[in-house]
Amino acid sequence: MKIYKDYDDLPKIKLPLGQEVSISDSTIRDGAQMPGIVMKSQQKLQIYEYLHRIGIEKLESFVYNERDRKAIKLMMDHGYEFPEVTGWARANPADIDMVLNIDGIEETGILMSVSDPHIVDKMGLTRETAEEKYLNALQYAVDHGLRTRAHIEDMTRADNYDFTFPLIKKIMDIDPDCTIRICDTIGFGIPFTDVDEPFGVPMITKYLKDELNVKNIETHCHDDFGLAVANSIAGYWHGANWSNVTFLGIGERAGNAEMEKLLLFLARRIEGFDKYNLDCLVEFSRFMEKEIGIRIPRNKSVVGNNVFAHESGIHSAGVIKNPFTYEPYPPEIVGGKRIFLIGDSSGIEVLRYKVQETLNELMEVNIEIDKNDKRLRAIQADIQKLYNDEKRVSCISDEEVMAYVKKYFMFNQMVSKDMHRKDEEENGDVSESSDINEIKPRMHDTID
Ligand SMILES: CC(=O)SCCNC(=O)CCNC(=O)[C@H](O)C(C)(C)COP(=O)(O)OP(=O)(O)OC[C@H]1O[C@@H](n2cnc3c(N)ncnc32)[C@H](O)[C@@H]1OP(=O)(O)O
Ligand SMILES: O=C(O)CCC(=O)C(=O)O
Repeated sequence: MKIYKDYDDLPKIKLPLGQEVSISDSTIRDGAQMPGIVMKSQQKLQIYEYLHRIGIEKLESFVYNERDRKAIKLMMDHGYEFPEVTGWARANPADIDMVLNIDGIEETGILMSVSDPHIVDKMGLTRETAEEKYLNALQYAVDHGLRTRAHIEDMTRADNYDFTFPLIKKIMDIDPDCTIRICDTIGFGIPFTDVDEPFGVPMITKYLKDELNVKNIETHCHDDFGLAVANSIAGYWHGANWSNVTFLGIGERAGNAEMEKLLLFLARRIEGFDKYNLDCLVEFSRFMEKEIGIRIPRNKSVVGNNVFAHESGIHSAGVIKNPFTYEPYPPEIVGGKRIFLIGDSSGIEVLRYKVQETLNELMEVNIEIDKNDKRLRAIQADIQKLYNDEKRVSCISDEEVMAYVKKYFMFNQMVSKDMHRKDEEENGDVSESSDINEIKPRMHDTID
């Protein structure tokens, strides 16, 4: 019999092929393409710093304008071993020259669009002329000493057997080390094994690995159908060794696979992934929110405000006794913090906990409040009334809890202390009790 009572009791699963996998980042490239987002070079540098703290192996940047190049210089000047700063180019020598003009860049991605709307409508080419353009650009990059990545754009909507796979075979002939990036550009990829190309990410990955002997396979998945992270993991599952993602999933339209989800999955669910440091993820997300202007939904996995917030009666009563009941991993792992909130789904235990905590803080004492304490029940009744009136639509703030505590516990204590002092003056009694439970609440009569 297996008993899972602690995080460490839960088994981790193995990547079936056991390959080393890495993460490359596109936050300052695809992420920065998000409409309305303008990243300054100093902000890109700060993002780079966070990526370094996490241990992300690689990032990519455009090189088209002064701002791009300034950011690259700032990053390079740091001299960090990782993330490696790599370039990004369209499939033409002019773009590749721009990458070559930057000191220190040793690898570039090259955009090779493979679906027919991209080839014909976007670029005005035929399959034949597109292929020629892509292979020429690749050869140019190789001839100039760059490591290469072929970004196979819109591969999940392309005619792969007849066009893309033969193209990739020729790419391998030119550069057997070229990383093939499976771009799920519009999010059409499907993570299930029995789905054939163009949609099946497992099938495409296996084909590249087994039939075309591609050594370096990377996924770049968009989230239009909400499957970006699942597709990235599917890539790893079937032989990809890279996943290209963005922090918070920012990027074009619905964005990209979220780095933080992938990191959490690797670190907490898969065997042997201690290489990433997750404890700055919440801090990184606050930076993105404050400095870059990305609004993070409360319920966003890993970094949302609600990820370790407990309001409902059954959940919070469980977590107070043992966080393992309703928390998937300890908050500290990602630099988060557990909080308890009082709201319309709360029960008495979480209220007792909050009131006790507030009271102890205010009074600098360490007193246990009983669930049946009538003052506590009075607070509960007041709160229930607020919600029953159907006007209140938010949680009870900590300030309000404090006000309730003052009203039902401390005000009464002060009254009681005043009375006690009067007794002292009148009777010469100098003893003073510090036990809050001895204080008789004025509300008793009204509660019963
Ligand atoms: C799916 C993606 O995320 S792809 C990346 C998208 N990101 C960006 O576009 C941001 C960076 N882009 C830029 O700064 C600019 O678009 C530049 C510098 C690349 C080009 O600027 P411009 O010369 O003004 O061209 P413009 O942006 O109007 O059009 C894009 C050009 O790229 C071409 N292009 C598109 N895909 C490819 C490709 N795989 N290989 C080569 N050229 C391509 C288009 O055909 C078009 O050229 P055309 O007008 O001659 O047909
Ligand atoms: O550079 C790439 O990853 C390809 C372009 C892209 O961003 C995409 O296909 O979504």
